[in-house]
Amino acid sequence: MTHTAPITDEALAEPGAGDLAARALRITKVYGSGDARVTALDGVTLGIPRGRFTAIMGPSGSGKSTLMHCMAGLDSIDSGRVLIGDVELNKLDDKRLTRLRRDKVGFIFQAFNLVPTLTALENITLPLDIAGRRPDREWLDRVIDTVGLRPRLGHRPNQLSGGQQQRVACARALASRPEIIFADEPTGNLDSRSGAEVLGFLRDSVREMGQTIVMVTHDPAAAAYADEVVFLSDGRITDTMAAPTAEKVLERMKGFDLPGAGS
Ligand SMILES: Nc1ncnc2c1ncn2[C@@H]1O[C@H](COP(=O)(O)OP(=O)(O)OP(=O)(O)O)[C@@H](O)[C@H]1O
Repeated sequence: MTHTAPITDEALAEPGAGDLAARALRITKVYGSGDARVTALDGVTLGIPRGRFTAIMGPSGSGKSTLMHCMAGLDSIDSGRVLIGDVELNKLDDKRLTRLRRDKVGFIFQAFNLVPTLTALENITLPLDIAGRRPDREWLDRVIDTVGLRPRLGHRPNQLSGGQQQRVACARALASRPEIIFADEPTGNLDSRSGAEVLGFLRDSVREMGQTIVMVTHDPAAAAYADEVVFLSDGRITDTMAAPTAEKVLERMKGFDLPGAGS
């Protein structure tokens, strides 16, 4: 069975439930206790199809970042199961989890998180260097050309524009050919032109390189770059949309809090 759209039903629990890069099965996540108790995720079931660009949208506080962090193994869950490929994260000890994140998962955050003393190229290859892996030169060349960074490889982050820095962060995430890339508001710190460049590049890496990307965003225009959008509200998935446009996403968001409010 092959899925090209996010699946949100119980069929996900079945072994071989489609070609999924990651899945969450009835996951819950609670923060705090007593009066401060917040159910950030309330039984979320979601499968991320391989080779697709999936956006996660919802109002501020709906659980988008928590879902992404839990699916990426950056945060623990209180119940349910999370799998990257066929590997169940709950069953891994810290060392194995760290290795899995390093080898199979790429991250792009709103803050670019580049090392200021390293050049663009050194930043791109840093995770591979740390892992003691040799970069695949051909792949690396392709990534560098796709993000258009070749003339800037010797520059340090403070010599690059915000958009260029985020393209370095995208190239860094892609360099190891991870099974899945999680991007949390990747264009949140960029002007609309640089944001469009980065989103176009992320989309190209899915279409042309077969990368799998999950992106959290507030922005309907950003979500329109994705193949599918998953809508979250109060820690639950409320809807999905294929072939999104900014207008359709905005229409669906009406009735939620204002997108962008609170962060
Ligand atoms: N470390 C934490 N401690 C306590 N509560 C938290 C923590 N992290 C998140 N929460 C709460 O969990 C809920 C979901 O937060 P989350 O950051 O996942 O939402 P979000 O949809 O990503 O929001 P935003 O769009 O504003 O970034 C919110 O009510 C938030 O206040």
